[in-house]
Amino acid sequence: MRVGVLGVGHVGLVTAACMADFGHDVIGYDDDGHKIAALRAGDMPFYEPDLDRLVADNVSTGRLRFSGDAVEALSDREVVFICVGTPSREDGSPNLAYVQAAAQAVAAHARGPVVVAEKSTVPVRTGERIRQALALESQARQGTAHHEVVSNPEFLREGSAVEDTLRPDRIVVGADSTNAHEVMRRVYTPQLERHDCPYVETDVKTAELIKHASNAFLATKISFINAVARVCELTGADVETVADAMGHDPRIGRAFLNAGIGYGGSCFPKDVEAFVHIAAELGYDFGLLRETQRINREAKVWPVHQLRRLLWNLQDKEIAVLGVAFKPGTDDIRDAPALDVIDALEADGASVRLHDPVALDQVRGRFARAELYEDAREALRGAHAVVTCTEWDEYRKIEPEQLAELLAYPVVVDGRNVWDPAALEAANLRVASVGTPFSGDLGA
Ligand SMILES: NC(=O)c1ccc[n+]([C@@H]2O[C@H](COP(=O)([O-])OP(=O)(O)OC[C@H]3O[C@@H](n4cnc5c(N)ncnc54)[C@H](O)[C@@H]3O)[C@@H](O)[C@H]2O)c1
Ligand SMILES: O=c1ccn([C@@H]2O[C@H](COP(=O)(O)OP(=O)(O)O[C@H]3O[C@H](CO)[C@@H](O)[C@H](O)[C@H]3O)[C@@H](O)[C@H]2O)c(=O)[nH]1
Repeated sequence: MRVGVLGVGHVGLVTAACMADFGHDVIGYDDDGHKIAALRAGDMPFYEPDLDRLVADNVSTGRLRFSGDAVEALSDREVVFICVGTPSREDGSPNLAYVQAAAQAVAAHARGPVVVAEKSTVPVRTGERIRQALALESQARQGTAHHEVVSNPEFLREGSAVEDTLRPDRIVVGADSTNAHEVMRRVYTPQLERHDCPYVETDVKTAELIKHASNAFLATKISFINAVARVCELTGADVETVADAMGHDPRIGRAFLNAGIGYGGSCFPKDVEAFVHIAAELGYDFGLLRETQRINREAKVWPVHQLRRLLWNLQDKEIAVLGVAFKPGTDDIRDAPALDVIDALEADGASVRLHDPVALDQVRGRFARAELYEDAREALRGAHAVVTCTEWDEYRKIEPEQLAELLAYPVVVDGRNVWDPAALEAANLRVASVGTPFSGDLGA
């Protein structure tokens, strides 16, 4: 099938490469000329495991092309996936102007019948707006092409985006006509032949809601365990054992019960906020999600409270921060909890020594004083304390004895529970791990 992908960012580029891999003829279009030029030159605009190989393989077969020319990219496509950003506005509502612009571009350039699939995460009833935008633009241009709108939410995670897209847990397609469902079935048949998974067919609004409900539920699961972590710290219980034992119950499951310094990234913070917002607009106060957000804000200030407890004033203290990406496996720093931690440390007058294995380029020049280190051990050497903000595997390889040797003061604030607190204490370190009893002075 002839597939167009409008917006080749984290979702669009993976979608385009995977659709081509399933045998479709795919054009990825973006209005960011630099991105298109880079992709045509074989460069990846961001780090995502296995994506470079998948793109290169499919470009070499001719099934995948990139274009900055909307006419070339959109005129003859049977399906166009809208994969543009839907960032938060100041008031928390999602900015859907890029989605509208994308719909207008399709209406302006499509010469034949086209199914417009919203893959961007959007609030319920956005499909109706897309339909309206298509109709207005089409009428203004006296276009005759027939458009249908479907919702096809994306559930990939950064860091495992290729794997998640090639072998998803489920595919959700919301459409309001039999024809649109049939077209989407044809799109996904090659994929389902390779990897069978539940294929949920529903109406557009239900599909839109499935996405917001899924992200909000996962974010709530994280906030739940972070709240349990606070109680563990107050009682001397151990949150990881609590989570493991809870997770044995298949009704609960162990996934997304890792306590830490909160959820970040380009999705959960924005999507929870958008869901609260759309619910309120529709007349429902989603208080549960507002509490999820409050607990997440509290989780992000936890490291700085622990440093103040263990070091007293942070003015002129050298703090090694390990990890700035919002999670391991990506160089994405959008809404990363580490950014809040570093901003708070700098506001307290501390000097930050920052390491991340892949994301340092994303933060160059962003902070007032933070020094960037390519080598984690160099960041640790002579620091008054270390805070872990991303649980990169390489940090686990740093032995507690080596930590004790490198640090000027023996203070560890383990925001992602990278190390075993007992092993840290055995190396005479003073430790704050999330959801375990605190060691050090002024402990409780
Ligand atoms: N990042 C994820 O892990 C993820 C997962 C699932 C869903 N989503 C959702 O998918 C959407 C896209 O997210 P992303 O992370 O890929 O964003 P992104 O910022 O990485 O990519 C968006 C791309 O769209 C392009 N674009 C914007 N307006 C355009 C226009 N009018 N014409 C052509 N190109 C245009 C931008 O230049 C950019 O390259 C968001 O709604 C997000 O919530 C993201
Ligand atoms: O037990 C956990 C699991 C995750 N996190 C944090 O939660 C955030 C999000 O992690 P993750 O969900 O793995 O990353 P994303 O790539 O943002 O993926 C989420 O957001 C995407 C965009 O909507 C969805 O497609 C995915 O299904 C959904 O998992 C990160 O900051 C993690 O550190 C925790 O704190 N504890």
